[in-house]
Amino acid sequence: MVRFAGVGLRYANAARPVGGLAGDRPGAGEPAALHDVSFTLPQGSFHWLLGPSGAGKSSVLRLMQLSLRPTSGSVEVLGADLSRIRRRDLPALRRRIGTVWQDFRLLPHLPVQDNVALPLRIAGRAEGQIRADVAEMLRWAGLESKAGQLPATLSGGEQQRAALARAVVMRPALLLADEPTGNLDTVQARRVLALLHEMHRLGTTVVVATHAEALVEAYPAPALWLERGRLVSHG
Ligand SMILES: Nc1ncnc2c1ncn2[C@@H]1O[C@H](COP(=O)(O)OP(=O)(O)OP(=O)(O)O)[C@@H](O)[C@H]1O
Repeated sequence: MVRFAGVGLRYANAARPVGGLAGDRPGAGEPAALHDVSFTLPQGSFHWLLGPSGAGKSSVLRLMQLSLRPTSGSVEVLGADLSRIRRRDLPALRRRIGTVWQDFRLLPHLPVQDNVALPLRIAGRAEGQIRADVAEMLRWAGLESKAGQLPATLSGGEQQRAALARAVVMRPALLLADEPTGNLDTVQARRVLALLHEMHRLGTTVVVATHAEALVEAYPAPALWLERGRLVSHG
């Protein structure tokens, strides 16, 4: 479950990450990126996050991803209130959140299989388990034949599916996607969307920020619509 209550965000202040040092001053004079945003996303729901460029979609996702703190109001993610969470509890909470971005963000020097394995290695899983989980994720993403290749040798759609496999290999409860199909053609975009939907069907809470109206029409789901940092419709 994700709950925003009266959330405001000013970047000069919010540049202080969650778990950062206390005592930073609010960014007086900085225009607010979000104003009084309130909504609740039930566990297991799928939501589009829509709105024009600069409306605040990425900012909402960064708050959900625990990369930023709100300047005002409260953000609750998977049962944890960001203003109360202890720094030492953050890594465990972050492991329950998967994210994909428009630009994939795969590590270029690692083969696909090692990119997908990365969250498992960071979490200290046994190598035998890592091999099994990575093989399963690569099958799921249709990338078995690309396991040993470097990201640069994959198509954009394949790279995004590898990024998605990496994002879900820890079985996150919350999956966030920031314009995940922005660099893909229609066929590849639909393939990525189908995988996001499958995660939703498996019980993951999914939030997808996009400008791709055709995809939104193809996959009708509730939407959060932002304009100039305000939530103008939810439903
Ligand atoms: N790191 C930052 N520092 C200062 N201001 C920022 C930063 N990131 C975003 N902003 C500002 O916050 C506002 C919301 O930006 P955000 O990136 O959340 O919008 P968006 O809806 O995701 O836009 P787009 O669709 O173009 O990605 C904008 O006015 C933007 O200029």
